[in-house]
Amino acid sequence: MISRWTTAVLDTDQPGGWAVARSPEGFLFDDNGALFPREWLKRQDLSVLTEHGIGHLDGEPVYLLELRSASDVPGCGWKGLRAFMLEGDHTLYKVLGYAAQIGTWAREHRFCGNCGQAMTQVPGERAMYCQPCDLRSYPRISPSMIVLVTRGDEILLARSPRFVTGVYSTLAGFAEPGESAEDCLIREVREEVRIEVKNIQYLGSQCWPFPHSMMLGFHAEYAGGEIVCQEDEIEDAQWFNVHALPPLPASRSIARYLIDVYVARRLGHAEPVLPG
Ligand SMILES: NC(=O)C1=CN([C@@H]2O[C@H](COP(=O)(O)OP(=O)(O)OC[C@H]3O[C@@H](n4cnc5c(N)ncnc54)[C@H](O)[C@@H]3O)[C@@H](O)[C@H]2O)C=CC1
Ligand SMILES: [Mg+2]
Ligand SMILES: [Zn+2]
Repeated sequence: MISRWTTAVLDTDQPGGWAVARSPEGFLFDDNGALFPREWLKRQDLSVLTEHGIGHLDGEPVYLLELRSASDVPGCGWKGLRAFMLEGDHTLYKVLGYAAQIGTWAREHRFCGNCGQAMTQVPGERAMYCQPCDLRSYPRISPSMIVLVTRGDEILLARSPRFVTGVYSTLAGFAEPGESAEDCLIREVREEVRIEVKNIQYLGSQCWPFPHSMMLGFHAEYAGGEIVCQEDEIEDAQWFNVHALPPLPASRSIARYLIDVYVARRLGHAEPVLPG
């Protein structure tokens, strides 16, 4: 299948194309979605921090206007990335997810972390540049492990205090310097629920632009220990039978995919496909 959306570094001096506008309150949207004719958008009263050429949608160039703050645009509103993820249009979510990561990075790399001088966009490359230091900063991606731990017909799910009421999910955590993916997974499961795992198997990955995680998804089997929840991080964790599962994470998430794959295998059903 040909992808409708491809990323690219486009020259912002070129006119035309589509644009999305992103403020701390989310993306600008109207009844037609979140893509606007770029020249029209630039005529609105927006407080633009930076502009980036981010890719092509159905062959048309797409730009991002990263704004200092949200402002009133007649007939439009502002909506967070999560809401776009939960709605139907997966391609639009991919465009906005990428835009959000570029916007966050550009906003947080306006000044050199080494000398404090203003950085500039490198033409033709997704990089910010400090001339005095000859330092380039690239978009930040944070590798995170996510794992479904199982014990026969039972799966280990946990609740963070940040989750929607009642929802249980797989365990996850960020890689630390010096760790392999497997080291991280073993440490996270140990820290969060004090369980030991074996037979770690990689299943797939997913970009998680909240704000810049790269989720690496695994299955692991229970090897020992009793559940002890990590204070503050884990509100509750339990073994759930595959026939009696609690409310689960959004169907587009890799957490849900890991659960659905295991349940499908256990019950002899067709396996789901991981959304990109
Ligand atoms: N797509 C999915 O299905 C799911 C995605 N996630 C994502 O996985 C990521 C990790 O999950 P958590 O349980 O929150 O992580 P975690 O278990 O490592 O704990 C979060 C803590 O890690 C530290 N931290 C924050 N950002 C970091 C970074 N970039 N690098 C290293 N440490 C950092 C902070 O102290 C924070 O309180 C998050 O982005 C979360 O949104 C989590 C569950 C499901
Ligand atoms: Mg965690
Ligand atoms: Zn510098």
